[in-house]
Amino acid sequence: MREEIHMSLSGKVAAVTGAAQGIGKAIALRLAKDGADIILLDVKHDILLQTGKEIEALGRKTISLTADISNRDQFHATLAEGAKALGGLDIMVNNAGICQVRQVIDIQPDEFEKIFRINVDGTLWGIQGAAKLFKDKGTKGKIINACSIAGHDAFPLLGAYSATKFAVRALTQAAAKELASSGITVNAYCPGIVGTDMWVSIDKGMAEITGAEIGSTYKKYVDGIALGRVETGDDVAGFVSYLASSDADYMTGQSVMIDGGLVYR
Ligand SMILES: NC(=O)C1=CN([C@@H]2O[C@H](COP(=O)(O)OP(=O)(O)OC[C@H]3O[C@@H](n4cnc5c(N)ncnc54)[C@H](O)[C@@H]3O)[C@@H](O)[C@H]2O)C=CC1
Ligand SMILES: CC(=O)C(C)=O
Repeated sequence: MREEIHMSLSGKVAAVTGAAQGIGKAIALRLAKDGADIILLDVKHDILLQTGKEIEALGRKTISLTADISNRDQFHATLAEGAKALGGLDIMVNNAGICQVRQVIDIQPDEFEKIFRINVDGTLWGIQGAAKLFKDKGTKGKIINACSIAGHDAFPLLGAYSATKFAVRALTQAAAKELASSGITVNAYCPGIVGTDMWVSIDKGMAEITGAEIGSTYKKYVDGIALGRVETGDDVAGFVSYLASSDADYMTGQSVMIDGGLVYR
C-alpha cells in the first residue's frame, strides 16, 4: 500500500527550478520518490549535479540544466530542452526565489527590480513556458508556484520580498482562471520558516539592521510556530507531492499555508 502511494507520479515528468539546494532539492527528491522523472533547473550548476546524482540513485531519469529564471528566452529554451530530453512535461514547480532584508524606506531601485525579476517575472516565465508545453501536447498539467506566508501577511524588513510573494499569489489565481479550460491547474505552496540558506541570510540581514544577535531573529520566529519546530524542506515537499498528484485534480488557484501554524487563513 505504502509503495503504491509513493509511485503516484509514475510515468510523469516534473521540472523544478531552484533545485540545487533547500526546498527545491527536497521537492525534486520527493517527486522522484513518487515516481516522476525530473528536469532540474538552477543557476548553481555544480551543486545541481549532486541533486541529479541523488535522483539517479532513486532509479529515475533526470537532466540538470543551468537556467536563470529571470531571463525569459533562456528559461523557455532550457525548459523545452529538458522536456524534449525526458519525453514531455506534466508538472512545473516554480520554486526558485531570493530574499532581501531592508526597511521599506531604504529599498533601492536596483534591488527592488532584481527581486521582482527573479521572484515574479521568473514565476511568470515558468507559468508561460509550462503552459505552452502542456497545450502543445494537450497535457492536463499542473503548475505549482512557491509563495510564502509572506504572500498573505507582509513581514517587517521583508517588504520587497513580501510584495513579490503577494504578486505570485495574484499570478497563481489569474493563471488558474485562464488555464482551467485547458485542464491545467495552478496552485501555490506557502511555507513558513524553513531551515535553509535563505533563513541564514535573513537572520544575518535582520541582525545587521536591528542589532539583534545572530540566530536570535530566527529563534524568535521559530518560537512562534504552533507545532513547536522549524519547518524542513521535506515538510514542504510532502505538500507539493499532494499538489502534483491526481488527488489535487479538483483544486486550482489556491495558495495554501504549510507553515506548522504561524499565519492562519
Ligand atoms: N526558506 C524559507 O523559510 C521560505 C522559502 N520560501 C520560498 O521557497 C523557495 C525556495 O527557498 P529556499 O529553498 O529556502 O531558498 P534557497 O536560497 O536555499 O534556494 C534557492 C535556490 O534558487 C536558486 N535560484 C536563485 N535565483 C535563481 C535564478 N535567477 N534562476 C534559477 N535559480 C535561482 C538558487 O541558486 C538556489 O538553489 C523560494 O521561492 C522562497 O522564496 C517561502 C517561504 C519560506
Ligand atoms: C522566507 C520567507 O518566506 C519567510 C516568511 O520566512
